[in-house]
Amino acid sequence: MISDYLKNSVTRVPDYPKAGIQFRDITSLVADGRAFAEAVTALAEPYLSQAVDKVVGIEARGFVFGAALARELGVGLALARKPGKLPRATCRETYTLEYGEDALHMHLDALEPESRVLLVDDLIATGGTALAALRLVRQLGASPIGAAFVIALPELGGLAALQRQRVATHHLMEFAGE
Ligand SMILES: O=P(O)(O)OC[C@H]1O[C@H](OP(=O)(O)OP(=O)(O)O)[C@H](O)[C@@H]1O
Ligand SMILES: Nc1ncnc2[nH]cnc12
Repeated sequence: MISDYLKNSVTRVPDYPKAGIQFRDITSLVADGRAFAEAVTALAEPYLSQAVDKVVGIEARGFVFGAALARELGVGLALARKPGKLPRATCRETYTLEYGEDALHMHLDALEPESRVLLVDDLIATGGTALAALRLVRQLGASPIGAAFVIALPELGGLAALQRQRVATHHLMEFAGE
């Protein structure tokens, strides 16, 4: 159970980036040392007793939590990046967002085959991003053992979609569309 302090550290921004979207802004959370520390500790908690070989952080907000979580678990971080950012050969997956379309890439040697991988992002909404990252992990022959998010928007279906893919999920707080 997380504190009200942590939940209240997320800022709601109505109609960003377009009308009708309630944007959940984590910049206020990470700027607050107490809130950030609680979030990273709570994200790591279920994985302290599991074997994890690598954390995969999803650009860009997922890098912030992915890096802290990898450090907390004592493992390395692999980057799932937006197009045009990785300098060597990559695999690629496209996806649809709540407010647009994009693609993710990973270096072909980013993950060891059969390694146990934990996906991390700040937020799951439709799940398009996390599912694309999951497909990348599977393309590279690694085993996704879980997916962790600071925020879930369950009404948008992403958590359920990941669970249908038999990926165990963990999140710290939920928001409805209010
Ligand atoms: O579950 P979904 O509907 O896919 O939405 C969630 C994704 O949307 C946001 O990323 P965004 O693409 O806005 O990029 P950013 O992290 O670079 O700001 C967020 O950080 C997640 O990655
Ligand atoms: N409502 C939302 N707030 C912040 N990031 C998001 N990514 C997708 N939907 C989002």
